[in-house]
Amino acid sequence: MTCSCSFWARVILGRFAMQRAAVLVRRGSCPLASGPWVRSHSSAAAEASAALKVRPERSPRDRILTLESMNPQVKAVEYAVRGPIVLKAGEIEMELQRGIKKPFTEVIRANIGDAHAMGQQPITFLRQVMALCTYPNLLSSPSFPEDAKKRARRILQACGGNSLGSYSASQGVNCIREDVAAFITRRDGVPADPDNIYLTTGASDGISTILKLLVSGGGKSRTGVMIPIPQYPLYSAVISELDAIQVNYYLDEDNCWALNVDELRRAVRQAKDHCDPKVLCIINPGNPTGQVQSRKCIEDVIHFAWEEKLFLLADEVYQDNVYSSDCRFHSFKKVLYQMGHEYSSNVELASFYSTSKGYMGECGYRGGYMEVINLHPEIKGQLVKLLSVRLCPPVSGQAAMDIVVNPPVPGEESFEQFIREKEFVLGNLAEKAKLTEDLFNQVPGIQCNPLQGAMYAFPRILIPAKAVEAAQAHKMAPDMFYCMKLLEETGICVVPGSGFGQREGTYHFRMTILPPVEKLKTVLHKVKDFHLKFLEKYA
Ligand SMILES: Cc1ncc(COP(=O)(O)O)c(C=O)c1O
Repeated sequence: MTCSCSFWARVILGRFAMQRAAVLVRRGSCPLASGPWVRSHSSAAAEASAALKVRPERSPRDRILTLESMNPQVKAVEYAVRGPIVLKAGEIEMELQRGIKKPFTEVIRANIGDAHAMGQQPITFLRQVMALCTYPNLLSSPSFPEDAKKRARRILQACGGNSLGSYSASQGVNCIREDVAAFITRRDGVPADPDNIYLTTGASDGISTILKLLVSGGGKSRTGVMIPIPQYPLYSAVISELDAIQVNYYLDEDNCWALNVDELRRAVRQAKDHCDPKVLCIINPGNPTGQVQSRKCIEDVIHFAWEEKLFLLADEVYQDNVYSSDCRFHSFKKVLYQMGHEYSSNVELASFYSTSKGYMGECGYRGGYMEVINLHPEIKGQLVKLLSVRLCPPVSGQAAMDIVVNPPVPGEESFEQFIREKEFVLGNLAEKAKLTEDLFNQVPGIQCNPLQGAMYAFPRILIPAKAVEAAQAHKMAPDMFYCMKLLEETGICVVPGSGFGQREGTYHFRMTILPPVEKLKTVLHKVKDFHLKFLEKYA
């Protein structure tokens, strides 16, 4: 058996594939061991290992990086939204592709808030500006509206070298930070300073960066980070990674998942026994719980943070996604300033927004920003230093963020189409939120709070005692067992409530409302049929 791993093979396969090929050559199973690549086995192996300086393969026992030796903080990280259930969904999809028969023909990924993956069409204006920024030769094309060209020219001029392909300042492109500040000023009626704006790689990056700055101390002085339960698992994951102390405060399911300040007081009081509670995270509108906080509640939370000297993190990525007519989004920044100087000059706040959610759903661009209030000037220096280690957030994501905060205005050529598309998406989501709530609440053993905002339903499900026993026998959490069965029997992929946290003895799952209306109806009916059969089976 012979194999030639020549220059061209190296080019085609790339370095890592070549390393793999060299290993296979040594084992005598190289996939290139036929056709034009054929030469002598030993010369190929020698050439491959000389070219790549491949070290002899270590036995697993000798490996430096093992589950035992790896960073325990990373090992402790869990992220349910892409956890075991999603891996299983991937396996099932492969099986379907191989023609293996199932009681369904496709896997419906209702596990993650990715609107475009569920078929949502991009906002035309956003993509026109992105196309122009990406390929500036199009600026001379008559197919693009003048307002899109104007935005693109401005963004490009602000980018070093007139190209999205160059690095930007670590804090983000100046004119985009100015546009973000102008957007916040318009939104809140309170001035925003571009110097307080940091463009980020999605909101996730901003949240983990600021937490990195906040966590310190050891033993009882270790930083406690207060998070809602149920929470978006980015928070628990970053807390694990940083070896901070997670301090749970429970949202009130019986009261539409409201945030109750007495519960914050209980949580902080108990936490003080074993850590130093320093940070309070709020998700508004809530993920996975879909509640929209009242202005009064935000005021109470700010007052609590001021009293307890807590740094506030306001995750406002769903600020455009409010569906109930009796709810309105209020930013923490706005309420903070409306509460007067004592608060606005003292409470430390970081708030987050993103291109990923809202009506645009552009999560692939990884655009986001964070606004900081009352951050110590020396800490701002530390923050820029930390950001500069990673150079800058993607410049294309920054450009996408710019278009979100600087959309067409009345009188501009693209305005009407933009508003039509935006309202279509948000109207459609509102319809689906109501549909989901109504349908779930018709099913015995399922109870769903109103979906006031965000993109998810988080219904409470009855899991009979016999099913809990069956789950234990499979070493699974009961709601994981339920969701696995749902996936295996219907192809619908949702995330167990245990991945977000829930009160002991209660069970939930999170499902997005993103599939198109007719598909969503099918999904909801399938969940209903599955649930009734499940109750019957384990009665
Ligand atoms: C509450 C919340 N915060 C932050 C994020 C992260 O979003 P991004 O894509 O902007 O990183 C998500 C994503 O689903 C989210 O639901």
